[in-house]
Amino acid sequence: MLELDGFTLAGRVGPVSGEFRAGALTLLIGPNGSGKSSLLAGAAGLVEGEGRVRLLGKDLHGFDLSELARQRAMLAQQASLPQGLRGYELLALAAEPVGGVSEAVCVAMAGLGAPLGLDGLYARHVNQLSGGEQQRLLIARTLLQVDPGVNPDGALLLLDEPLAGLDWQHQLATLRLLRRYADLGLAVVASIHDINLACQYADEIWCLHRGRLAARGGPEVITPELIAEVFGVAVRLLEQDGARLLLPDTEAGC
Ligand SMILES: Nc1ncnc2c1ncn2[C@@H]1O[C@H](COP(=O)(O)OP(=O)(O)OP(=O)(O)O)[C@@H](O)[C@H]1O
Repeated sequence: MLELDGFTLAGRVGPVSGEFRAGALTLLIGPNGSGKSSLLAGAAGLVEGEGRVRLLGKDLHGFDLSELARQRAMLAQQASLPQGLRGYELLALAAEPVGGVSEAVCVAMAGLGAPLGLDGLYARHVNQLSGGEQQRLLIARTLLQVDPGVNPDGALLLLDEPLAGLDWQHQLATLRLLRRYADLGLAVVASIHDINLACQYADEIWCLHRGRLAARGGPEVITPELIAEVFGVAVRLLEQDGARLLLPDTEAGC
C-alpha cells in the first residue's frame, strides 16, 4: 500500500524502508524526537525527503492535491481548528474532497458519533470545546475523509498521536475504530506513546530510535531489553492468558 524505500528527512528521520500494509494497523512508538511525526509527514506527502515513497505503486509526489486528499487522510499532532465553526461544520469539511455532505456522509458520521461521544458536540463552537473534545472531532474528521462508505478511493489513514488528551474510554474507542478501518481494508498508521496499548492493538509495531527503526514486528518484538535500549527505562514483562504487560521495574529505581 504505502512503501517507503530509504525515506530520509535529514536530521529528523531515516533512512527508513518498509511498507504500511492494506488491512493492517501499524502503530509507531519511540521516544520524543525519535522521528514518528517526521515519518508520518513523509508518508502523507506533506514533506519531501530523500528516497522514495509510493502509494498504491505510484510516487507520492506524482499525486495532485485533490487526488491525495481522496486517497489518504492525516491527523496532525497539533492540528489547528478553524475559528468560528461548529462541530458539524468541521466534520462537513472532511466531505469536501468527496463532493460534499451526502446521505452516505451522514450515515458515516452517525457511525462515529456514538464511539467518539460526538452527539453533544455537533452544535457547539469548536473553539469553546475542551482539548479532548476537540481531538475527538478531529479524529472523526480524519476518519470520515477516507471512510469506505463515503469515499471508495480512501486507502491510507495516518494519525499522529490521536490518543493525546483523550480519557481512557475514548482512547480505547479510538483504537477500536482504527482496528475497524484496518479491517475494512485501509492501511492504518498511528503514533502512540502507550506501549502496552500498542502491543494490544497493533498488527505491527514500528519502534523508532534516533530516526531509525530499532524494531518492527508483532508485540513479541517489544521486550524489556528493547525498552531499556530505546527508552532508557527498566521494565519487567508480565504475561498472562496470552496478554503481555510491561510494567516499570520499581526495584530498579524507576
Ligand atoms: N520542522 C522541523 N525542522 C527541523 N527539525 C525538526 C522539525 N520537526 C522536528 N524536527 C526534529 O526532528 C527530530 C524528530 O522529530 P519528530 O517530531 O519527528 O519526533 P517524534 O518522534 O514525533 O517526537 P514526539 O514524540 O515528541 O512527538 C527531532 O530531533 C526534532 O527536533
